[in-house]
Amino acid sequence: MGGVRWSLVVPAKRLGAAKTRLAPLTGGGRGDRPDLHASLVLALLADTVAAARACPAVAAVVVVTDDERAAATVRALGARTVADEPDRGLNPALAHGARATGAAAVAALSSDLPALRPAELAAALDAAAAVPRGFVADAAGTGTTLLTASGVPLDPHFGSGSAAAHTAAGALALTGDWPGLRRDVDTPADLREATGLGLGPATAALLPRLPRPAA
Ligand SMILES: Nc1nc2c(ncn2[C@@H]2O[C@H](COP(=O)(O)OP(=O)(O)OP(=O)(O)O)[C@@H](O)[C@H]2O)c(=O)[nH]1
Ligand SMILES: C=C(OP(=O)(O)O)C(=O)O
Repeated sequence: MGGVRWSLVVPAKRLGAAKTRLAPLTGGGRGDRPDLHASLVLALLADTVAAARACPAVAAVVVVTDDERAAATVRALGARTVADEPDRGLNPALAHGARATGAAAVAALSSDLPALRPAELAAALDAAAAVPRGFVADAAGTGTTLLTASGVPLDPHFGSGSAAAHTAAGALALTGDWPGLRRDVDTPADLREATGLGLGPATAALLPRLPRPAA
């Protein structure tokens, strides 16, 4: 199945509004360090996009965002950006981004994977090429970090319990030894685990600036 090249869609709502469960690390949720909170959310996104861009199976990365700082950062990493439309939440935004790629092989990737390795993503996409629809569950097994569609519409069902929702929608669970791909960072404990796997450079550089270090 090697040889298929994928267009990846990465969602990013406004940095200040995202990742509220990480607020204990930065104070961002209480408003005292909103700059640092946005920087942490942006670092997670930047490391995710950089790893995706470095993956040989990835032809293009499209970030769906209205956040100008996020857009500038991911463009500098070689991603395209599209507007956060139709302004009806995560799944419509992903469907919009997938259509904007114009690609037959398209995948949605979580924006919070700072320990993602290009080789893991390549292996998961290689497995995905064998099925019309596939997904990789997050480390907890209940969420989704990668949803793939080959020759069919993306049909995203991200949100609480999305692994079950994607199975119900006909996607095949893809399994492999992909710890960085599965380690999404929603909580301080998740960031500690990602640190153990090895963070990308943007998140690693930010850790020492956190008032309440995760690691
Ligand atoms: N472009 C876009 N991205 C979204 C939208 N809603 C959520 N996202 C992104 O999808 C991912 C998951 O978002 P959510 O589950 O809403 O929450 P979160 O920001 O991860 O974190 P919490 O606030 O801690 O629940 C994050 O990367 C968000 O930036 C949306 O309407 N548009
Ligand atoms: C949206 C999801 O994840 P999270 O809210 O954990 O980022 C998901 O797993 O479908």
